[in-house]
Amino acid sequence: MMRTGFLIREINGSRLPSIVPSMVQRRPRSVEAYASIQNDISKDLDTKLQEDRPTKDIPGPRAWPLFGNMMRFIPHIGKYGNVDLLTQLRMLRDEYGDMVKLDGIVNRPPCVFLFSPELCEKMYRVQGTWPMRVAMECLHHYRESRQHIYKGKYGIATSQGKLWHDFRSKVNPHMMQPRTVKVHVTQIGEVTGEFVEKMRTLRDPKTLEMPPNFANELHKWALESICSIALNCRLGCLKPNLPADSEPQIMINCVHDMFELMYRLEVLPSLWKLYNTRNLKKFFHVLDTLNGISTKHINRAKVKFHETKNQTSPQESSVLEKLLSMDEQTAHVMALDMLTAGVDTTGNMSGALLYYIATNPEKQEKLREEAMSVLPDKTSLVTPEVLHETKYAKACIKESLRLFPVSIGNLRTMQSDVSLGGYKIPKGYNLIACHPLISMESTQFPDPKEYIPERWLRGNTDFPSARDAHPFTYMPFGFGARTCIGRRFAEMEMETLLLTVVRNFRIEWHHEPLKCKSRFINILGSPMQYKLIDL
Ligand code: HEM
Repeated sequence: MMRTGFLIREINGSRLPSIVPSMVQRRPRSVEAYASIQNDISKDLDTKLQEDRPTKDIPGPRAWPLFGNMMRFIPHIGKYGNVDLLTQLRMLRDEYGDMVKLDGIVNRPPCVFLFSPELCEKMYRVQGTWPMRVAMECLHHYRESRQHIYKGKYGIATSQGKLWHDFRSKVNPHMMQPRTVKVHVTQIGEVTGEFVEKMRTLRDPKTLEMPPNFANELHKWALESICSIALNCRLGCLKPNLPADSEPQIMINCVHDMFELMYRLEVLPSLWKLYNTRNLKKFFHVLDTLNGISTKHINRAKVKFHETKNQTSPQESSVLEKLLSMDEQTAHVMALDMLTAGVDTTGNMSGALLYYIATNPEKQEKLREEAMSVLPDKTSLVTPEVLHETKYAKACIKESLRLFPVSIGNLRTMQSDVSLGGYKIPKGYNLIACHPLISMESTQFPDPKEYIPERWLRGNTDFPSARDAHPFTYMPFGFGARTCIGRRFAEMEMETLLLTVVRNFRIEWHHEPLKCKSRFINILGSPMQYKLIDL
């Protein structure tokens, strides 16, 4: 049982579910292991399908002839037109219940939103041998039309089936194992030390507040960090007064634009599959620019690798170097993906994390006590040994990702007809496990709006424990074989930043509560003007 608990935590950062099906109570170490578990699971589903009701019976807004459900989402006209994605989901759940079907949106396959942890758990059980997530078709379209870059290897974010499996199997050992992350801690400690020095200088001398565009500085830190992990090179993002037309700033802008355009192409109704729309053209331009700059740095790193091949120990190599020894094209595409996926995610989530620390002074003091115990001086660097000790910091990150998650849900595309919630869900349907909403249910997390890191601590008796929530409630990095591959790097970066900041400053917030802008991913919707008081 202990070992199984470890398995589930390993995959999700969650705890062992007592109701986890017996098939899942094995310890899958590889993509293949997940595949065999999924095979077992699907066998007993076939019999159920015959008894299930058709999808037309699933509650949800009924599609009108001709217009489908499009009108309901058009701004100023439709009921859901003027609210953000998260609010749309809340409205659908309140109106229709735990399982809501939405079809009749041009360009999108029908989808079913799941608002209970039990249904989410079932979704992961029927996700198939190699889970499919068809959620970024415009990005895949771009990749297929840029054969000179991708050469038939499109990366794990948008590939499906065997292509995804072959790629993921190669990169998993170099990105998911704790020991591969450990070797990058000192590097990130250094980048973060520099960033915190920079934070000191960015303050308004009178108010001691950060400038309104501080979120951009967080993105620079995130890009600098992921680049040092991926390529073992520094981009210079932290230099003072980085010009607006500098390469790092252009990369950051391109990543923002990419997510914004994916929102317009994938989430809002769009005709890009029918013709080359203005947004699709912009999208291609943005990605060409981003890939152009990234490729330049990747190629430089490759040259360095070939020149110094035998001088770096395999443990100390960058992710690119480790993958280059195996397969050059996989290495190139994974590096491109890291420089894209590791900026807005970690940057925005770190901004929210510092906000929760700033607005919860008691928790901050507790965290500082922990930081002081492992970092004797303000300039002490975070090391793997430090991160071994810092349980409260980890709890702070978990709680922050509960309140401010990166995505509105985890999507799985069904690869065969499946039985779920008493309905027969046909092949090709998208199911979306809406964990962010479920994580805000008081039945799962009492006082759900409160920032209570103690929920995540073992042995805590003073606060409601996360152990009492259903284990499929909270999945900020997804679940199973298709879980976030950058998770360990992201957590390590965020923890390093958190500890270094509270070791140096008392951090305060004197503004309106933080707003969340729910687009393709959730992003910070307020100027991040923390007040930083030197300790
Ligand atoms: C706080 C930061 C981050 C959060 C909360 C986050 C969250 C997620 C989530 C929810 C998924 C979908 C998982 C699923 O469908 O089960 C995902 C996938 C992915 N993430 Fe992250 N992510 C973060 C940072 C990163 C970073 C730093 C990288 C790059 C190193 C990265 C690369 C990816 C990739 C490539 C996938 C697709 C994996 C696949 O389909 O096999 N992420 N992430």
